[in-house]
Amino acid sequence: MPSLTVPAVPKFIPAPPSQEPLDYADLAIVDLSNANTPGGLAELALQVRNAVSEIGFFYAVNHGLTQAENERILDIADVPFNSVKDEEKQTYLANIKDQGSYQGYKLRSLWTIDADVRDQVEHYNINKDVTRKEHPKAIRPLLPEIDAFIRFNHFNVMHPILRLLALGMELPEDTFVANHQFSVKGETYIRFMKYYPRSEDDEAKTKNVWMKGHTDIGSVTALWSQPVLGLQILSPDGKWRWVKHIENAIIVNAGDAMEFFSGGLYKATIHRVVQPPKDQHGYPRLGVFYFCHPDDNTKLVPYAESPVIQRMGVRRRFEDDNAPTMEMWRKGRTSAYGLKELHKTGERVEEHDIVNGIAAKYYI
Ligand SMILES: O=C(O)CCC(=O)C(=O)O
Ligand SMILES: [Fe+2]
Repeated sequence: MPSLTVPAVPKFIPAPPSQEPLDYADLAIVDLSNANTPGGLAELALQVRNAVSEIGFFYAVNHGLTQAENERILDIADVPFNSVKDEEKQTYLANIKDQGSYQGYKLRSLWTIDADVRDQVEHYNINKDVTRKEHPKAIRPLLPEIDAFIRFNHFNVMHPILRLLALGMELPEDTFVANHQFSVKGETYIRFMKYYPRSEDDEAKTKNVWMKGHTDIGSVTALWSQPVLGLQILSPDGKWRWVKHIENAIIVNAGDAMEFFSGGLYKATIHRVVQPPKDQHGYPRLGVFYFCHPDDNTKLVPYAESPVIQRMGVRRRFEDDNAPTMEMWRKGRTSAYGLKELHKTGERVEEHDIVNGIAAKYYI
């Protein structure tokens, strides 16, 4: 019998939504409840293919998590920050540089954003297998709820989206489900993330950039929409556009692994985080994310048998023989992000770190 009472945690009070007129990205809204019928599935697959091949981002709604469950997860998301002392945090640090893994804490000021300015972002990451690592005391009683939420993201959000992405390539619908198995070792994780307001001086020196333009490393990312704006995507016309908040929606985007699998059909779109608009200055920005990665041993090669890829022509980033596994790609990119020196290679582009001959790019 599941327990009827849940552990008490401090209530997180979200900021009021912004009223400022901003240049918003026009993103498709995908109704996941339509995935339950065969006709609905085929129609959604086309909608998702168009969204991910053109813009790389869309909203998913009607996923099945209630507003009340969503609010509870936000309360839980703040626990690693509001209920764990700095000293205890030190014993649960992620081994980012040496192991290329985010499991555990990433504390503030680890990354260099620009010149002498360090980041003000703190995150706590829990692998899909919540037993992979120990957790701070305050988090332990919450693990059954966190585990249930991870499974919800995996089976009710990611698997349907991975089926839609496979159908969009005219591949058997379980093609990507097969290499994103819950029980296989991989770096899929939930992230609780808190951005703290910064000084005027840091804002000026970084031109208000809180997190540099980047692509995500894995296959698909779910960003649970929250009211404090800041996320922007680089549109095909070269402009940064804001992503609007929609209550209890999920902002979904494809990452590098999906771009590789699809031979360039699906876009790992560049996105960044900037200072929120004026009416939200001073609020912390607390977010919940599910970063879905293919199983560690998956080779990042295109599914060239896809009739869609055959019609379109495949764009390879690596020769198939030289393609990295997900584990290699993740370690190469994670251990370098914000830690290695960047070299300017274009008007807005900086590069570093090479994984099997490919440079990772960051955008300003
Ligand atoms: O905070 C956000 O909205 C996006 C964060 C992000 O892009 C990332 O952690 O990869
Ligand atoms: Fe990202």
